[in-house]
Amino acid sequence: MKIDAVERVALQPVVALDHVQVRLSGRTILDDVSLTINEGEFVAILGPNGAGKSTLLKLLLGLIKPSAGSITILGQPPRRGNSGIGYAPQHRVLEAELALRARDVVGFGLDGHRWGPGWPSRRRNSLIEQALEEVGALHFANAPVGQLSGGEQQRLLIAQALLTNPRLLLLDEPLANLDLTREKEIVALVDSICRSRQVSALLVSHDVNPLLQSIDRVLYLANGKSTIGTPDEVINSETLTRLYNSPVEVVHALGRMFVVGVEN
Ligand SMILES: Nc1ncnc2c1ncn2[C@@H]1O[C@H](COP(=O)(O)OP(=O)(O)OP(=O)(O)O)[C@@H](O)[C@H]1O
Repeated sequence: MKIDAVERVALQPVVALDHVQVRLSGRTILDDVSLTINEGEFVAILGPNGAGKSTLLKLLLGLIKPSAGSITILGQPPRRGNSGIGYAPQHRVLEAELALRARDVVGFGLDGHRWGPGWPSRRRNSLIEQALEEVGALHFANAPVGQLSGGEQQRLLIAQALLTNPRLLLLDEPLANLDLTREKEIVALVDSICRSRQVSALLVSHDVNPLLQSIDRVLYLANGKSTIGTPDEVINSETLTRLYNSPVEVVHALGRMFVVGVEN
């Protein structure tokens, strides 16, 4: 959801990273990353393979610790099982013979929180029903998940992430393996969730183009470094050449942006 600059200043950050460094197995993956994400913001996380996009999500989920710097999420340090965060992990297409129903998969979003398994309750069922409706999945709620399309399975993962009424959504490559129409549908869904719930979303993607009409800002990671701003501020030849520390050309064609000169 687009928020104007004046509103943004007045809002409390949902995420704040201050000079964060991550080292794994002796390698620096993220180096001196500072940023804030505001309430209701829709931000794309871009960067080449291995740039640290998933690592950043793991930091926010409290699964790994920074080697330097500090992180605040919703006013607190990161911690595992934070119900203020809804997480949709990178997902592979499920096996066709998987017998679980779509609504059962969504219900996993409550496991580990207050309404874990073994708590079959009206409240639990109604939360699942609401989430299915919000992502447009009610009509396939009883279908075996393995028989659903990639886009339908992605809707279920988003529904699962919404169950605890989070303030922050972390979506790891929800557009992977989707055709252009399905990409647009998922982006429109996330945009509408940000708007209607005032929830912030960080969405990892390899391509900014399906997101251009909806995102507020882009966080671009490369070489352990980061830069954040509007798509035009970040995805231009000068900024990306500085970030990659090697020549990069951004080409505009047919209303799309293409980054040339690096592996993306
Ligand atoms: N536990 C670990 N120990 C050592 N290195 C790791 C560990 N986890 C990740 N890495 C390395 O950190 C780097 C960043 O990985 P990450 O998965 O965050 O990248 P990414 O930007 O999400 O990549 P992709 O687009 O390919 O999914 C990679 O080089 C990866 O090999």
